[in-house]
Amino acid sequence: MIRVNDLRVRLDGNPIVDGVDLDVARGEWVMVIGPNGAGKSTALRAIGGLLPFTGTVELNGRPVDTLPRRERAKTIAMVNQTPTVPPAMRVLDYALLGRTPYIPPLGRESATDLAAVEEVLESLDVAQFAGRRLETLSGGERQRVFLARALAQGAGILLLDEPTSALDIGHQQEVLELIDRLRAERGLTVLATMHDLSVAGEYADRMVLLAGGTVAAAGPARAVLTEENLAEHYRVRVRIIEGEHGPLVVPVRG
Ligand SMILES: Nc1ncnc2c1ncn2[C@@H]1O[C@H](COP(=O)(O)OP(=O)(O)OP(=O)(O)O)[C@@H](O)[C@H]1O
Repeated sequence: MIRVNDLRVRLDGNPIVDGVDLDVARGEWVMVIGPNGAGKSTALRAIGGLLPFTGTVELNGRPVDTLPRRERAKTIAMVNQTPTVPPAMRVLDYALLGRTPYIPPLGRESATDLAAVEEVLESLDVAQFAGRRLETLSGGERQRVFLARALAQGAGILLLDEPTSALDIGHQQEVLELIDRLRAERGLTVLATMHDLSVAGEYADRMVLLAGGTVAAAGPARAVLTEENLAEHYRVRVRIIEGEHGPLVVPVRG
């Protein structure tokens, strides 16, 4: 579903993503990890067609930069770290923006669009905020609404940049389980960045460790989350404990 070859992005003349190869199969969940500034968000934005790049990015066999806007929105949904929100917008209207590619020009949303949005708001535990202005929500409530808009889009590919960074542990698990269920039920393909390495490892089919704009390690969580890799690229001492669904990363003091 996602095929990335020799992806390179320069920002202000600096090479930020510097030759990344990456494949994600239909229904697969790949987690991109790496230290601050490694180029994770930049790579994700390029893959979503939001930044100029060199190399190739194919979504479902078609180059992302040749997909017309509407079609791209039906193929791929993205949640950035800090989405821009139109001022004074209410939660329901914001989530309905996800249905834009299905609404004819000058048309209105249909009952199907409304039902799709209501279902997603419900599943993310934010239906009770439908009439509230987005800026009155807490950080975690807002983050779930951002995700609702992306899920309402009904795209087969989901790009998520730290989707649970503001969530309490209960909502974090709820959201990740929901995405995992959609992946199993609808064959959703997921590419996400995440700083919580243990959680990332639990949900990932495969992981990609980015460092300095290049792939430093890739493969199953056990191969990527090693004491050596984390010492080299995060400059941290950790102990790896075998968990039920993957390795658990425990930082060690001094
Ligand atoms: N417009 C820009 N001009 C120059 N450098 C930029 C620009 N935007 C981002 N960068 C730099 O590119 C690098 C990669 O940024 P990016 O946001 O992709 O990192 P990241 O891996 O997502 O980091 P984090 O974990 O902190 O979110 C950073 O060093 C950042 O300062």
